[in-house]
Amino acid sequence: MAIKIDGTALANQVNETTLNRVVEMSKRGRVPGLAVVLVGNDHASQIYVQNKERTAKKLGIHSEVIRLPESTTQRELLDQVNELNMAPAIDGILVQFPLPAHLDEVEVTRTILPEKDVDGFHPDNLGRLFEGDHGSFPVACTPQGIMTMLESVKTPLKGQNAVVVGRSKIVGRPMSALLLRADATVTIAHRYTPADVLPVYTRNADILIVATGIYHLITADMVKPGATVIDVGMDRDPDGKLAGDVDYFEVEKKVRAISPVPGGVGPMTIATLMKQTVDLAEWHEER
Ligand SMILES: Nc1nc(=O)c2c([nH]1)NC[C@@H]1CN(c3ccc(C(=O)N[C@@H](CCC(=O)O)C(=O)O)cc3)C=[N+]21
Repeated sequence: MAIKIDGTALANQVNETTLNRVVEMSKRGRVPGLAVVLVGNDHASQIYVQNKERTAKKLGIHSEVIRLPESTTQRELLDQVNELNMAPAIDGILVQFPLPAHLDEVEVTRTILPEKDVDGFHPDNLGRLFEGDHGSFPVACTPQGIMTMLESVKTPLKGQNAVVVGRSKIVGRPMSALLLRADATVTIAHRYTPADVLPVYTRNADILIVATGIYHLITADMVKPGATVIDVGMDRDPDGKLAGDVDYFEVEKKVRAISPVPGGVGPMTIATLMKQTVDLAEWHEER
């Protein structure tokens, strides 16, 4: 039987350390601040943002959720971001993606100050990651949380074959940069990888990260025996229940370690967001 990588338990551990840092900071008279901007009424986004708000409260992090209507213009959104850039109580800014189609995510990403870019999506931060820089700067929370999950089960990365399925701005691309920085041999498969070729790559993966949004795309015949598998999917099964991109119960029989959905990557994304908010608050404290 495979090791189950319990994201909820690991997130609780990470949050405990974050809480201790918040307590220490409060003794110095400072509270870390996180602003989450949510545009429109996307149902999944509402749930994620609620989870973020709840965790921030639990850890003593000041959090503001700014809910803007679907009809918000690009100008109004940029003005809102600029206001948060200048707000001394705010250490981290997160604009929830996806934005409604009439808004430009790239321009929004570039408007957030790199030193408040808790998501690590700004080109300055993403560029440093691709440079192989090991210094302290924010890194996309989901991929960073996955690195912590891989570490928690002592997954060797150096010289190992890592395959990332999906090339999104928020998961696949930064994920591949982190694995490359950790000296893995990295392959990125995506929507234009022919369906009959995809298994050729995935069967070669010592580490398989799947972030496609396609329910049960990865079946047992597609994985290497003994692999470590991380499922980033937030899909619905035929009964409408939350499930992942990996057929967990079949794949689980073949691999060394695997993360479930729910209770895997999701809680670790939030724990990493909280940790990085405190990282930024400590950085701002020193200025
Ligand atoms: N700028 C930006 N930064 C993000 O970090 C970001 C984003 N946009 N857009 C969407 C994705 C997705 N994401 C999740 C957060 C928590 C759960 C989570 O809490 N999942 C729970 C279950 C949630 C449920 O019950 O539906 C779990 O997996 O156990 C999932 C997904 C953050 N994202």
